[in-house]
Amino acid sequence: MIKAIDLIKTYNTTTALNGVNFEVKSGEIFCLLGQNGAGKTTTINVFLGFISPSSGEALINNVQVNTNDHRTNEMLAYIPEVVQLYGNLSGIENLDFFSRLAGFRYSSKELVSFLTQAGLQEEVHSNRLSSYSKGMRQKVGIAIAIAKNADVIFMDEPTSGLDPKATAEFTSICKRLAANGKTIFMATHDIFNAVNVGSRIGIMKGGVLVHEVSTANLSAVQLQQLYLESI
Ligand SMILES: Nc1ncnc2c1ncn2[C@@H]1O[C@H](COP(=O)(O)OP(=O)(O)OP(=O)(O)O)[C@@H](O)[C@H]1O
Repeated sequence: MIKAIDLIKTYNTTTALNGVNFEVKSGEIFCLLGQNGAGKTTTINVFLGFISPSSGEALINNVQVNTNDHRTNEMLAYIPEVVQLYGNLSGIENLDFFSRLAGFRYSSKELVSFLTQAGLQEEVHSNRLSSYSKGMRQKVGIAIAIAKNADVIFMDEPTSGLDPKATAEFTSICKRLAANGKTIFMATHDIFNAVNVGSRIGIMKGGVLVHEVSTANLSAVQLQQLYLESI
């Protein structure tokens, strides 16, 4: 579970976050929409502990995120737009490496299982990362999150640049993770995918969450209209 309480972040004359409040429960996928500069990445960066808010609180499983205390880092995983992995290592070697960094040692069988759960076909597990498509890299990122046993997964523009099939696969993997109790928080510009994958949508403008809607009975056209009216 994650919670933002009156988050404010200012940089000199710029107010990146201007009193952001939300709560995302276990099993939910929250998609955050908003124009460039709306404050989506800043919100994620506060939860990742990369930056401190000027005021307010970010909570993960009721523990306050603090840039000097890494307790909340153990509860989360982060999947950026381009997952940074070692190109000269294979998918399974990357997973093993990043799992060890997080303090976990897994057998080959377990590593294969995590990659398979993330949707990566077994025949490519031993191929070098440099030969992987963007969608395959995302899957290794998800496998790392699964191996880390993260309760909460933050994603920034995860489907940007993915083809429709890779996006559909990514969506079904996210839904499976949420069904297993993970909390997913995703910043995206993809309205169609947000409706498809999200259980709730937030629309941000000028550092404020101006709308929050459930995706139950919401079409992409309705969301697009709401988005255009909001920004
Ligand atoms: N380190 C920084 N110093 C100064 N201003 C910053 C800094 N980081 C972000 N900002 C400003 O804060 C505001 C919010 O930026 P943020 O990156 O969170 O937006 P975003 O919604 O993620 O945009 P995008 O969709 O382009 O990624 C912008 O006006 C941005 O210029």
